[in-house]
Amino acid sequence: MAASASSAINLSIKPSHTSFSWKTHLSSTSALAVSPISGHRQYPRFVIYAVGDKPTVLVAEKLGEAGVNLLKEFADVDCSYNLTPEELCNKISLCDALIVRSGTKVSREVFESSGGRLKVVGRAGVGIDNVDLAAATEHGCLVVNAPTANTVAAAEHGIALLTAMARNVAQADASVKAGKWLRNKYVGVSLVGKTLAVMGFGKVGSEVARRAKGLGMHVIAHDPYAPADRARAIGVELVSFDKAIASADFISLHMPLTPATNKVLNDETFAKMKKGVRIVNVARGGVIDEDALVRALDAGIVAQAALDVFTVEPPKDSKLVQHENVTATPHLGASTMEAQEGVAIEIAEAVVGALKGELAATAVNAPMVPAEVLSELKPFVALAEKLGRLAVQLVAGGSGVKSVKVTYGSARGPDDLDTRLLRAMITKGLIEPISSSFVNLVNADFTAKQRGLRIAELRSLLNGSPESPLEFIQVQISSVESKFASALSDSGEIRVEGRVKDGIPHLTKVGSFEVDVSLEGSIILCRQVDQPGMIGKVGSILSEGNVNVSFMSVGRVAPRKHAVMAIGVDDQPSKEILKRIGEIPAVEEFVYLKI
Ligand SMILES: NC(=O)C1=CN([C@@H]2O[C@H](COP(=O)(O)OP(=O)(O)OC[C@H]3O[C@@H](n4cnc5c(N)ncnc54)[C@H](O)[C@@H]3O)[C@@H](O)[C@H]2O)C=CC1
Ligand SMILES: O=C(O)C(=O)COP(=O)(O)O
Repeated sequence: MAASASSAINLSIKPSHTSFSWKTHLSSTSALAVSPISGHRQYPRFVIYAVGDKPTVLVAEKLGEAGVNLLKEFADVDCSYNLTPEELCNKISLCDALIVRSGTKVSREVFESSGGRLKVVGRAGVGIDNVDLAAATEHGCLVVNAPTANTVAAAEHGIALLTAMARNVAQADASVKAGKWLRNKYVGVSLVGKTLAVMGFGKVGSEVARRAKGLGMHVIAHDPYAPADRARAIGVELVSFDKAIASADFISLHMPLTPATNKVLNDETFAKMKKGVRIVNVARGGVIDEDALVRALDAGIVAQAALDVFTVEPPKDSKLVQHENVTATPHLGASTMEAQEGVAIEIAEAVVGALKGELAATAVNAPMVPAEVLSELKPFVALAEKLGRLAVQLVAGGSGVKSVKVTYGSARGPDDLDTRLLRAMITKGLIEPISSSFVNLVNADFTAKQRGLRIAELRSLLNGSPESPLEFIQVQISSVESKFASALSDSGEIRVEGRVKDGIPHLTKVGSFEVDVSLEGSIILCRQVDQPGMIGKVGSILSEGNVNVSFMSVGRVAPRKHAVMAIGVDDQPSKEILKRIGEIPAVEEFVYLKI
């Protein structure tokens, strides 16, 4: 029998180092642990606790003291700044979490070098363009960021650059310090009544807009994803990209660096701008084609630029930063005392939470499931994984599982039930017993795809009360042979179905047979000719082997015909005991399944 599942391999996030001792906090039948930090989400089996040894967190860039102290309460903290990429790769295999700011490239090599130990990357700030998210996801590593604590700091820096640029503050300051007094050279431009185009109307962009309105500017914004009511509430008109850049006297950039925004300001778009436009960038250097900006400055299309961020930091292109119409700061947007303390605490809490198995609200590469939805789904999440485990153990050795159909029976409408977590747990149940992969919410879909496993989800809309999110979950594996023929449905798929009863997952259907056995411990499924005394016979063999029976149920087609007996057992029966059950003359087939 191929069943190799045990609670020991149920860890989704598990260390690869034998010297590092962790144990599951949950038994294989527990669902969700109680979160020590309220308001955070916890996922079953993703919860791990250190015994003796603490996890190690590498802080690779300067982090506020409050955050470091918070980390130290839970982990060994290694603050090593200015590591070369090679040094980072060498160190990472000894670390469970890594915290960075914008100055560290967390490349695919970093994840590969971690040997599976790195479980969380915390970005102490907003932009995650320096983290290879695809590689993180493929390695089952959660990425969290701290998206809110530096918003105001970045917006204030944007306004500081806007006003300083308009009044030549930096250039005038340098000339005074050089002993000059050039009152005519540094005549500026006024902001009041001018049009400011905010490109990217998110957290920072909207705060910049609010402040710019306070300065008497006419503010428009371009953001293809921003809700119009948010803009309206601040008195900002959302416009197209072309309209924004063509009508602006000032342009302030606040979008993330993505393939779509890479070099979005370039020769072509500069040519569409008003002559003499002024540009502020506190977003990411990569959203501007820097060579094109130098050309636009030289041509007078762009009168001035104030830049906090550069394609390569520190910038190599001295032509741009040395340009007399450019004001430059060394990526200082988030650098206020207040923001850095806030960011440090925000990221430390998220990383500690993630190491404890909670999925922080700021996860970047995992689906977010609101806490209230999670608490409702809790018992079904356990059921989902167990059904996946049972179904795959019913597959006869050698036949590859490629196509799985999951049916959720629910009285709720399709939009009222978020099944991502259930699908991830079914995937985990299907894959882990037959592979060395570990599957969690981060990598479930990726791992399934990589193995060529297609999971189709269907809804069966039931009448009844939508109070409970689900009535049943059915898992079917098609195009495989089963080692327990009775598990095949009429249409030839392996089929198991379960329900939650009094908060406990139950197996309620195998193939076409109705059974009822709680999914705790392990299960023996046994098809026999329905006749008196069978329960007694099997029961007494098990008791002779000192195997405690927790549950027994018989499902039959019709009296005195075939029946399937499902027996829940607390202990693993020996081979000898299983053999004796198989030798009972009325037993036609049987299988032992670990849950
Ligand atoms: N210089 C610094 O130290 C700091 C820089 N930042 C950067 O500022 C930027 C904005 O940060 P937040 O406002 O916190 O992020 P956010 O996610 O709240 O806002 C970004 C906005 O950009 C929009 N957007 C996405 N693609 C767009 C496109 N093609 N065109 C126009 N808008 C688009 C999004 O819809 C979103 O509303 C990020 O790049 C971040 O990395 C943030 C903090 C400090
Ligand atoms: O939060 C962001 O996106 C920033 O750019 C801030 O970067 P930093 O943490 O100061 O390196």
